[in-house]
Amino acid sequence: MAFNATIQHQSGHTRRGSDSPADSRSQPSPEHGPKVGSIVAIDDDPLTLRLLSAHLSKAGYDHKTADNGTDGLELVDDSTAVVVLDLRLPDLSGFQILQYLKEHHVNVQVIVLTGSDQVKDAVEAMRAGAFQFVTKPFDPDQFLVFIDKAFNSWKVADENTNLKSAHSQSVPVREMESTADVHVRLMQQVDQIASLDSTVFIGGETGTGKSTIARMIHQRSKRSAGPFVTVNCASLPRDLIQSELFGHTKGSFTGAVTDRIGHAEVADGGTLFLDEIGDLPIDLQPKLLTFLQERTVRRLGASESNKVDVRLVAATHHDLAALCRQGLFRQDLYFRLLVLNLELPALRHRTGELPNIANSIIEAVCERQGISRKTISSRAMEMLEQHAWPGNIRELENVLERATAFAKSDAIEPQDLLFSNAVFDQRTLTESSLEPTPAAIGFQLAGKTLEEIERAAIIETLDMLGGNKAKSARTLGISEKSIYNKMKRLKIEY
Ligand SMILES: Nc1ncnc2c1ncn2[C@@H]1O[C@H](COP(=O)(O)OP(=O)(O)OP(=O)(O)O)[C@@H](O)[C@H]1O
Repeated sequence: MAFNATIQHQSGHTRRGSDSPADSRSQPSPEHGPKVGSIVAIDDDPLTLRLLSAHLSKAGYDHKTADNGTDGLELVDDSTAVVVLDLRLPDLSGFQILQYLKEHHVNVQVIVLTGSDQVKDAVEAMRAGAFQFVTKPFDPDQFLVFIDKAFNSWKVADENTNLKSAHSQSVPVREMESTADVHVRLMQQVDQIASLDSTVFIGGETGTGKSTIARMIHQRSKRSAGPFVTVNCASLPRDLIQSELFGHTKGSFTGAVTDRIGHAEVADGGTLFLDEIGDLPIDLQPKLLTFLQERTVRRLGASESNKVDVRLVAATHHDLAALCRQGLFRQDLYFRLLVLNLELPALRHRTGELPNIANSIIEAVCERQGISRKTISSRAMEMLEQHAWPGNIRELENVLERATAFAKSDAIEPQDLLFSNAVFDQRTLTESSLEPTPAAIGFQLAGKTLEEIERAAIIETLDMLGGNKAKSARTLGISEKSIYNKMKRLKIEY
């Protein structure tokens, strides 16, 4: 891979790639005023770069250019809104760059500008997440329209990300109101754990509130002003976990095109929450153990370690002791994690508490949706109490959110409750802990109107297929147009 290629700037001068990107920025023209967010154009054709540069400057866009992929990627940072990308470059392929951008700069919009008019390239680029595919020679006016649209798209995505991160830092967890012994005891334990600074392990079935409790512990601890960083060990690609957790240096592996700080360092001064720790691959477990023992981080490819001040909270729905017995989890790590242990009860075991929890959820949902407070009829509450809740509080929230939205009167009635056959991990349930009840066997057909059954079938299919309408329509044996019509008619918002 050519790392010493040159960067060309809008002025037409050619320089080595190590110059500060800031001094390569064009001045926005007063005619259009400055725009927040910048553009990086990557193309090995000097004429195209000059043309692009001239049009972007005229339209007031802050931009930088590079004549190869490696240097181009170095120019991309948090302020980059749009990347204009050639597919054929001397060092990396445009598709490699596109994939890298989609993984590491998710909000950046990529406009592919290429000499290739191959349909398969266009299809592949759009599939890989390109915003637009444009062939050369390009029409400047139309091109600027695409840039404008891509910019708007980035702005929306960026605002959402900022909102999410601000939210995750500052908005306190809205606690359920419950005076039941089990809840009061749990909150006392949370307070006690929060006052200490040791590693915490939270166990419990899926949806019992492990992530929520982890956040509460952080918010009630002396670290509350610091970051709360979540890493989901089950959803990270296996070969990226180490670099995501501990960071890497440029060139330490294929695709490591820049230095990157890991989540453990981001959490410095705060709490690192390792969710689904039971899914951490066994070969990475010694690295976590070393981190827990030494509280230092060595980025992949680095020769030195950095000290970090982090409190670790870990959680999993797996039985960690059983994983140890099966040789899937290291016992030494297990004991390091279980300094303070909190086991969250399944909803079906929170006897007598369900009405309180349900009412608290309904209140929160109505408040969030800005609608007047709904109640729940005693028959509907009875149905809730009969259900086995394999998906626990999360499943209860889903059922009540849907019921609140579709209840025809001020009170939620049995017909408003739709128990989907929640997708949950069977491993978390033992035979004896889940007694089948009539309501637990999914949606009851008898006694329902055809319209209710149709509605349930559509919602459950959408649930099952992650909301994909085309796939759901095919599964239901109807056209895509019909599913939209039916969703409209049956007031299904998905
Ligand atoms: N004590 C609580 N106060 C308020 N809401 C709660 C509480 N416990 C759980 N919830 C709600 O229940 C839902 C599930 O909680 P959470 O995501 O924390 O569960 P989890 O055990 O981490 O799930 P998973 O194992 O699937 O990651 C969330 O939407 C959360 O709002």
